[in-house]
Amino acid sequence: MRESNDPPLIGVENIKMPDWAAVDQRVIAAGFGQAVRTMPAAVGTVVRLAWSTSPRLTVLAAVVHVVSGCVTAFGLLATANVFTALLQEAPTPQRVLDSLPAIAVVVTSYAVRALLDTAVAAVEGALKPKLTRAADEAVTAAVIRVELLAFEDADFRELARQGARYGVRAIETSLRGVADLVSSVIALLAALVTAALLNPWLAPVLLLAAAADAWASAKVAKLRYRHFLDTVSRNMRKYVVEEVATYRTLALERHALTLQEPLLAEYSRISESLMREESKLEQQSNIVRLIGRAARGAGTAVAYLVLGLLLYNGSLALALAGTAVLAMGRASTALSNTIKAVNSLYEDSFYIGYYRTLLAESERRRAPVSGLTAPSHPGEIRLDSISFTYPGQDEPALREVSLTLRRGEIVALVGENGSGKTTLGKLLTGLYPPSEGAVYWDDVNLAEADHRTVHENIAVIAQNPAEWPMTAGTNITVGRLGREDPERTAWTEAITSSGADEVLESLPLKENTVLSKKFSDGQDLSGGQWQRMGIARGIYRDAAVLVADEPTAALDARAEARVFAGLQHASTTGHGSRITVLVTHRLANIRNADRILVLEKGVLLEEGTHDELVEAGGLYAELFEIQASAYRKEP
Ligand SMILES: Nc1ncnc2c1ncn2[C@@H]1O[C@H](COP(=O)(O)OP(=O)(O)OP(=O)(O)O)[C@@H](O)[C@H]1O
Repeated sequence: MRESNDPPLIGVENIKMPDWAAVDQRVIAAGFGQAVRTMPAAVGTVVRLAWSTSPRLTVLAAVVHVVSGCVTAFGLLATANVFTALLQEAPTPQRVLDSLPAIAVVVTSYAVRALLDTAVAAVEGALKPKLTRAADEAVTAAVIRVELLAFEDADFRELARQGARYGVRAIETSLRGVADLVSSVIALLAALVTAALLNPWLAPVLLLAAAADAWASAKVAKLRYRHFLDTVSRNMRKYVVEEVATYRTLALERHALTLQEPLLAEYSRISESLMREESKLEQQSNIVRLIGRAARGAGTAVAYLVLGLLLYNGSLALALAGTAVLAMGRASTALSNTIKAVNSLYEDSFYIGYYRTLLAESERRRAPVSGLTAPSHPGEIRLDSISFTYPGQDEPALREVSLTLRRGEIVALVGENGSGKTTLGKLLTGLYPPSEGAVYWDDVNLAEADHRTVHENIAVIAQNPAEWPMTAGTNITVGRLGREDPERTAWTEAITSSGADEVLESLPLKENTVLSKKFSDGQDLSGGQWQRMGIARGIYRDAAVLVADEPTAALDARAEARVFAGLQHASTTGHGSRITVLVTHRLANIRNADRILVLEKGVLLEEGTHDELVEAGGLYAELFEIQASAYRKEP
């Protein structure tokens, strides 16, 4: 049984604040003045984006908002006339009759306002999806086109995550933010102008009363926000516990390790600490609210005092006092709405900033288009003293490797874990550029060729093949879109030599079965079955350069033998003879390879046929002997 002072199961007690939350912290730290100063840039970005998607709707949105605000102001001024008519010195029926035209104007202004509100909603409803789609598409297009190496850079990945997800959402919400800002500022101006028209002294007094109220609501909002950030790491841990307690992928070990109760206890512990924070926040908010109310009370008292003085000394007619009170209420609401809109736009502006940086950074990392085409069927691949260091790493994964691969050859890459085999495969296929040295396909330096023309001619059977959430058939054919196979000869060849035929046969809808548990009728495969699908995909692609990275690690012995025979056959059929590179730890499978390259710590250590390398008595001979001796009879 776990004790209460045992270390937590999920991470350490004080998890580091996630980087994305740093933005929110800056929002909190900023004063209102700073937020106001960033407004033009934030509003400018949203308006420009909206304009680029639909200039017509953008203009329409601006017009309906401004007109709607003006109609409100007009209605408020008309109210003054109603009071004037009602409070004049005349018999009551006469006063009522006299007030009717002004009442009609007020009612009409309300009706027009209602219509304009509907127009605002309609225009916004039409503009928002367009804006979201444009923003979404721009960012997806930008990220999907960057070169592969960018995804090795943690900073870029973080930028892509924040910019794509939060950036697009911020653009969406800031459209509302701009709209709210426009209407609340117009409403505020309307109330102030009305008050100033009644008496110049009323405007500043009215601002004073409204400001106290707005201060209190802004303060409570900030308090809530700070609380949210303070609890963010705990909330994250709660989500993680929720995930590990319910996710299918962990279900087996969860049960086998009898982790249900400890996980539940962890969940309760985190929930309780969150609950305590929640109560503390409520108490703090109540105090701030109380102070806010007192300030508002004081502000309102001053406002009424000034109003009373103005009435007392005859500077303001009694008939206009009602309108003044109404304007006071309106100004208060408008000011607190303005503050809310400014704060929300300020927060959005950070994420929109990320979005813009992501677009610029993706453009910078886009594979250059030089117009130079790589040979579609290279006779040889030459690596000229290449070194490669992963972004952010100190030690190179490959050091000054030079070698030549020739068409028709099957070359095996051998070496211990981490020796650089997979990395070498990525470089000779042009997926990653070398940090030093050059890779040539015939006489074309891949650094100068259009990446697309290189990648069109490679097939990579990955160590952990992608599990495409598509049908079983498409999982194989997706590697060869747009290239016909009318007789299905390539298909038959690919599924038989990989063993995928048996997988397809076992599925309820054969090749039409959807392979993803995300869909209700979807099916999942075993590790070995997925691997067979990956091999079939690689062979079906029928490319001039094939790299198979531990293709049979999860296969049974019979399937493995079949795959190696298949790969050998595929190296001289289909597209014609190709360059085949095999990465494997099972040395018995590569005895027949034309050449074996042995890597150690990123250096090409040995090179030759199986017999030559065994004869040489180096690392390969040692590794082979370890594996072979396991099958020999003990003397
Ligand atoms: N994405 C990466 N980012 C940083 N370093 C990496 C990355 N991938 C591999 N490395 C490092 O580069 C070196 C070579 O890795 P590589 O995957 O090429 O080895 P390998 O020979 O294929 O290993 P294995 O037999 O385990 O598959 C290792 O030191 C590894 O830690």
